[in-house]
Amino acid sequence: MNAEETNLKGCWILEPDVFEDERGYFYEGFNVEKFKKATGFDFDVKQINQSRSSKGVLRGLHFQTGDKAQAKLVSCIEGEVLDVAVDLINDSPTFGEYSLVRLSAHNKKHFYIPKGMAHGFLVLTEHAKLMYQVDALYSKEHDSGIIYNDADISIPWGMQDDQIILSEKDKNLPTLKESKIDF
Ligand SMILES: Cc1cn([C@H]2C[C@H](O)[C@@H](COP(=O)(O)OP(=O)(O)O[C@H]3O[C@@H](C)C(=O)[C@@H](O)[C@H]3O)O2)c(=O)[nH]c1=O
Repeated sequence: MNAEETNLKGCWILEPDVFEDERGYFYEGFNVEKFKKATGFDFDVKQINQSRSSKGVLRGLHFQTGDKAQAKLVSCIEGEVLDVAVDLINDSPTFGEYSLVRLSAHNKKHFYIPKGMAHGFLVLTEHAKLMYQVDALYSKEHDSGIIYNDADISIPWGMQDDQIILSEKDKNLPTLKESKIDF
């Protein structure tokens, strides 16, 4: 497995070894020992999520607060997405900065986003299916977020706002300045 820390400390891009033969391919989506060896820390999976979305759908920027904060290991198993992490860790030197990676069923990259960062993605292909593992259970009460186009963060999504499809919840998220984040 190849592992590279991004511009945000604790946020990693992982590339599993892919074994191809005449039947197709095989790879390990997560291996607790290899993950620890590569990153130096544990990831204790508690829940595995899947979502499928159409082109232009943007989900995010989301995080859970307090003792329900989640680290996430994200991969794309159909199509391609632009996946983004935003550093919201209070005393971090990169607070408010983002890390971007294209995840696709083809490149099989995985994006590890630690607790304290927001996560979002934009679907670039007709459809995309995301699978992500998290280390804390879902809690509606702790579900929180910031708006995807916050001018202070300025993520280069590469798609016009009028082509982006958001949930009602995501349309009404606050900016980073407006939000009082409680990790
Ligand atoms: C996230 C989540 C949602 N749900 C339910 C709540 C709701 O009825 C429905 C859809 O929820 P949402 O609109 O919040 O789904 P979505 O916008 O896909 O939310 C996800 O976005 C990405 C970017 C993330 O990083 C995830 O952690 C999660 O926040 O699914 C669960 O039951 N368990 C979960 O873990």
